[in-house]
Amino acid sequence: MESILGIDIGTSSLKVMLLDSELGVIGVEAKKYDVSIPQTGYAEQSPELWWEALLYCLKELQKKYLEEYKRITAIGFSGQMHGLVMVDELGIPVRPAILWMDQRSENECMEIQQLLSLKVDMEETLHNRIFTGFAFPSLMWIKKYEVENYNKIYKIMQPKDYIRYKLTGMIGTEVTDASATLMFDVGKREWAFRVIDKIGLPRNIFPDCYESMDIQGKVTKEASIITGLNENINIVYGMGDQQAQSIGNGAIEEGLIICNIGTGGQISTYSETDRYDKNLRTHTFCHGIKKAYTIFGAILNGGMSLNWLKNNILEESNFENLSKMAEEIEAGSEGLIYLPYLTGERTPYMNPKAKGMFFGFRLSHDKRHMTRAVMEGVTFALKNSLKLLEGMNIQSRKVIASGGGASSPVWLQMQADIFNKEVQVCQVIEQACLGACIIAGVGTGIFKDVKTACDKFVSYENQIYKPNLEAVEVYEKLFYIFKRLYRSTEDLL
Ligand SMILES: Nc1ncnc2c1ncn2[C@@H]1O[C@H](COP(=O)(O)OP(=O)(O)O)[C@@H](O)[C@H]1O
Ligand SMILES: O=C(CO)[C@@H](O)[C@H](O)COP(=O)(O)O
Repeated sequence: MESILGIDIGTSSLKVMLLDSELGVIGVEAKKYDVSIPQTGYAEQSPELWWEALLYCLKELQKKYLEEYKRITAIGFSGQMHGLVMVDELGIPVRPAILWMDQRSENECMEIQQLLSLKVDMEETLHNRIFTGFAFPSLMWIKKYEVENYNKIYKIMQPKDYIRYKLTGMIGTEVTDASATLMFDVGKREWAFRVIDKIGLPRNIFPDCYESMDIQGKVTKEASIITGLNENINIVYGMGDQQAQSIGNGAIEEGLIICNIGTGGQISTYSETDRYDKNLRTHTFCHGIKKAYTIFGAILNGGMSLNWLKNNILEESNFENLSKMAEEIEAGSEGLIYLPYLTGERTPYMNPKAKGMFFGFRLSHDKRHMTRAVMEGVTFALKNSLKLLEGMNIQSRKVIASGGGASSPVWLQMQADIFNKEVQVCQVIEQACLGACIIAGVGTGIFKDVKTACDKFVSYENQIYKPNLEAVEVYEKLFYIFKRLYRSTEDLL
């Protein structure tokens, strides 16, 4: 009997799962943290915050499950994507990490796009549009505005790579997160040095890049003393949170669509063919399963919209109250529509200037309508992504809902009604952590392959949320208005 640890460095919290390789989940610990907003449009987190959160979770797991903790033989990772961590020669972060939701690099995005060719560089090599919050433009911003910090950079990396480095003492990255920096050749699975040279970034700050299920190393003596983890534990590179949660949701075949509502929100699928939206409104990145890809549309304020409503507007104490309020109102929120573009939007508009909006207030509306409208607006925004994926001939047989948003039954029914698809959820709630455990187990040979591990650990709740035809009709009409609202106000942004 051996145990595996799966670590997910989320945007709102860090979560750690302890999994028994035969029996399944033993326990999960989580530690919340904040996104720091030093000024409007900026979003940062100190890498030390993630490390402290990890130490807290490990301590709790060790306290509760000492025997199983001692049996850990492998560790895997999942992490928030696109962010930029920069360390100096001593491995110390030169400044807080710039996160995926950061919008400071709008000008740098335009400058990069002017230097790159649309066809060869962006379409054929990167497969993605240059957008704020991705490591590439964030790095160009640092180069321009924080020269002192820029000159200190020894290596750049992604959030989970930093935490893995703290455990192994070794710097390195892997294909899923590297492809999400926008400086990576997605088809060739290697750094896009031709593009990097064109922009004038030094090649030596890019860490060596490996496959996601390769073993990087073992726990250092120093990390072992601090964490109580055995020095012999094998540490596997891991994946970005989209790819990890797709494994934890069992979505390793085409036809299954994942609707993840975390801090952001994504509609994603696994693909064995290298496809990308010709207008670059969606993302195509490497999957950690060799030769596969993940294709998805991403919205910037999924769960964050509800969080904003809860904290800044309604001053409610918990999400369960919000779900109760939403349940009291009929589908369509009596005509109230919410656009969730609080920090701009990626799919489908790729517009950092997009703004949030409520439309259609009447005297009869109250906070319950606002709550329901926020959940509906987030789901409409995700439907835009679903439509784009379908337009790329991607099958969408069934939707698997995941992330914090999937813990709300009223939101799950809304997904079924707005997408007009059956929706199911997994029995294991922390799918990205489970994905991280599976990656570690496959990488170290505990499991034969990803499919075998998914067959063993991924199962769905019996309840299937089926589309309610009346609600489907209401939502079809509102979805049309939802899209018109952005288009009609675009020139005012
Ligand atoms: N009980 C709930 N009902 C509705 N939404 C919820 C509930 N619990 C969490 N959420 C949503 O999930 C979000 C957090 O999701 P999570 O997957 O934990 O985020 P991340 O991985 O980005 O840290 C919250 O911002 C909130 O919108
Ligand atoms: O931005 C993306 C994908 O493009 C996410 O993968 C982020 O990593 C955030 O995920 P959540 O924390 O919102 O789940």
